[in-house]
Amino acid sequence: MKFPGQRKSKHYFPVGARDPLLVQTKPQAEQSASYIVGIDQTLVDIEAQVDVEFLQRYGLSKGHSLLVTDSVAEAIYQELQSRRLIESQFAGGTIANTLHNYSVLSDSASVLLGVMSQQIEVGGYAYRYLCNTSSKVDLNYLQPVPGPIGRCFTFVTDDGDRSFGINAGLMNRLTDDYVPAELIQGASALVISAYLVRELEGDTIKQATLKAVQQAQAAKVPVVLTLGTRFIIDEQPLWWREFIERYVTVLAMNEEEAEALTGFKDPLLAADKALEWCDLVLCTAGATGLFMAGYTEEETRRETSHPLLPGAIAEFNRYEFSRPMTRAACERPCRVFAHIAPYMGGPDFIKNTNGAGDGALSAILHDMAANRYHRQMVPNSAKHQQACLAYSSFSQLCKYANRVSYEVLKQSSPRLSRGLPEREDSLEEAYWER
Ligand SMILES: Nc1ncnc2c1ncn2[C@@H]1O[C@H](COP(=O)(O)OP(=O)(O)O)[C@@H](O)[C@H]1O
Ligand SMILES: Nc1nc2c(ncn2[C@@H]2O[C@H](COP(=O)(O)O)[C@@H](O)[C@H]2O)c(=O)[nH]1
Repeated sequence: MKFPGQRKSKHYFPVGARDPLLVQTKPQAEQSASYIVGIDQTLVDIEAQVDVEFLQRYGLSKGHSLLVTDSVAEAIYQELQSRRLIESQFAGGTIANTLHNYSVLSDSASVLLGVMSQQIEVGGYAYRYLCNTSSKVDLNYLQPVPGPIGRCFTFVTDDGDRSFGINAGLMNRLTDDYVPAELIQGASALVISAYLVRELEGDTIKQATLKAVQQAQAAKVPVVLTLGTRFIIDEQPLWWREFIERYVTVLAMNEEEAEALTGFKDPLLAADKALEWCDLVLCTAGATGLFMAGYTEEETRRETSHPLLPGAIAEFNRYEFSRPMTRAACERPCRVFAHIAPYMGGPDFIKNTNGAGDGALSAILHDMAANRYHRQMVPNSAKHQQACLAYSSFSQLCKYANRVSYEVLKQSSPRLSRGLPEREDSLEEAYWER
């Protein structure tokens, strides 16, 4: 497990197996100490640069993810091929991207639950999927299916925005007998997306996901939900609120999805509202950066030394140096908010924003898993006198998530090909300091 983000002093964090103190206390192998599990629709992103007229012609919606039928998918594919518009075909899926990035960043294991074509051809979609996934993502639990995985037409328009057309194949056929209870129960977190409820007739992934969520809840494993696209939330916002209230610990969304869920356009107010239903919120807001909101213990909350920020909640970042806790773990829960503007104002050139939000979530997951790892390695550390959800403060979580989004934008791929640099050349080290 790598240290989450960067700090000047890596206090307490066990980074080397040779540390003599750690060797004495190390209770179990790293692999079993911390891994995360995610459920996803296995699909390949077929990326192409198109104009808005193209999206309209195929009934797609700019910035969103919609399903397309087999016949529309074929027509799209033919047009893309004949006009030589396909730029890449690469493993995708919002949760699988998040797991991949988590594993790249943390150098630790994650486990993907989903389906995989039982017959694989070299160069085919399933083959590409397997080739483009980090070797630290355990694919041994995938359920074999007698047909294709999904295709995600990823349309990038001139402004760099991405829109998706999903052709499902058999990606929604995961059944609950491929959701092993003991795997979920031992995880640092279970990660799911709202996309998993978007089923067609005969699909089973929603049921399988519900089973996993219930198992996680029973074992007190945090359930992390990312909202995916606003249309799914728009269809039944009340259902989602109830679902989140019942099962979800950490909620990740962008500002549009946040508005669909809460009715608030302002990301800060939306995050505040969402805290009625869950414990920790990540709300990304494109060029405005990202917000986090959550709970901490009033008695031990820590004041920021950064300037206090104006916003819909005055001086909202006052306690951003506190670490997040579940509301239930606090005797006197206090709400905490934090915000960060894009790292260095964003890359000079953004080819496309595909996966920037997933990148931010993978950083939060890394920090959460690192907390559990550290608790298992150094159980009597002062860090664990309180049951915190993450290793770092809200402020540090924002920095790390933001830095990873920047890296996704810079690498122009939702899946990182490498982690963050050990040393930042271009930016003052102050970015990582408290
Ligand atoms: N145009 C942009 N300029 C600078 N940073 C950006 C831009 N778009 C996204 N980002 C960075 O990526 C993060 C996630 O972006 P966002 O577009 O909100 O996610 P999503 O892909 O879920 O819609 C932002 O919090 C920000 O750090
Ligand atoms: N599992 C699903 N993943 C989907 C779907 N539609 C799009 N996507 C994936 O999202 C990422 C980009 O995420 P973002 O951070 O830019 O929102 C991309 O790689 C797609 O594969 C879907 O219906 N199901």
